[in-house]
Amino acid sequence: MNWLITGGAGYIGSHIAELFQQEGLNYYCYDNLSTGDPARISDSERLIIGDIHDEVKLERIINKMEVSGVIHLAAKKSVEESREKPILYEKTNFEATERILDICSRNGVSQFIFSSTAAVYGESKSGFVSEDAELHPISTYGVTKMKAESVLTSYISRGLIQGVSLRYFNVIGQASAALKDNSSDNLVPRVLTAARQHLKPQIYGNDYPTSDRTCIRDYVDVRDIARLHLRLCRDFDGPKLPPALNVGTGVGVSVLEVMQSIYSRMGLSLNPEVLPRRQGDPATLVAEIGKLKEKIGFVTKFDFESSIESLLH
Ligand SMILES: O=c1ccn([C@@H]2O[C@H](COP(=O)(O)OP(=O)(O)O[C@H]3O[C@H](CO)[C@H](O)[C@H](O)[C@H]3O)[C@@H](O)[C@H]2O)c(=O)[nH]1
Repeated sequence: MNWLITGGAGYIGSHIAELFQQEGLNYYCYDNLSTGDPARISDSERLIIGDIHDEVKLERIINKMEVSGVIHLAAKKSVEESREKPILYEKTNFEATERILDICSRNGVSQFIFSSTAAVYGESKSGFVSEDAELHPISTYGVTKMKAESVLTSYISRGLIQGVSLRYFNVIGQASAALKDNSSDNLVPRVLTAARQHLKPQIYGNDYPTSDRTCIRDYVDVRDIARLHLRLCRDFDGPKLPPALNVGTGVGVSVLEVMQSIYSRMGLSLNPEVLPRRQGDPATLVAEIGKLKEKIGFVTKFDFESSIESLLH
């Protein structure tokens, strides 16, 4: 069975590709290298440079490589940028996914794993969300992912494909420095950069209704994300899969705690700058992980501190 990983040269995609390489699964990475890095792919013959908007090329590759499963990761992922560039997010995250599903269903792809996000939930009462919670995304990013999920669910319910939407919470950690997250979109890489450059890390709002007044998130290790994909792809059991699954640890960590962990491990004193709230940020977003355990038998191996530790080698 051949898997195509869109966004395979990205931070998450390359961790999946590297684990597939080690475990002997057949895969190809399809990436336009806009943010992906070819150096992350150890077997360069497995990298195909192409854009998810290029339907003709994508269809040709799916047929040529006899792809029967797609892991669709290629996307735009910044809450902040999605507010400034809503059309780009709509086209990349929603419209392209819709077209890829059409191509897949017409060309013998039977299995589809979609990278969705906890941002589909938006603000919830307790901050702990299960897959059955209503979806009220409060960012354009979350809206575009929710719409893409719903197209996949409709393909699944019409029997056109088997698949699942994986709602990642906040992905951190690394298997090696070669696979590190190069983006400057998210909290952990931003705090690491600030610490290394002896700058003040920035807190977006310290007036949230949480224990230390900063936002709480569920930080899940990218190595666990890769293990989950390996499990799903080795033993793909479409009928057993729910339409969506939370991929988190079930443990909440605040923005301030993230900063304290990084600064204390680096032997630096923390003196953050407090900025106003960023639009589109729920106060607390932590995964209920019962379904992941019950349906897939999957438990995460890496806790928050070991993920942070992996970033400092
Ligand atoms: O310099 C920074 C950067 C972020 N934050 C805060 O840190 C928290 C986490 O922000 P991130 O941008 O790292 O992550 P998000 O929770 O906004 O979103 C991330 O997690 C989502 C799931 O929850 C998706 O996976 C998404 O792709 C990914 O960007 C937020 O409260 C944000 O306001 C800061 O205080 N300072």
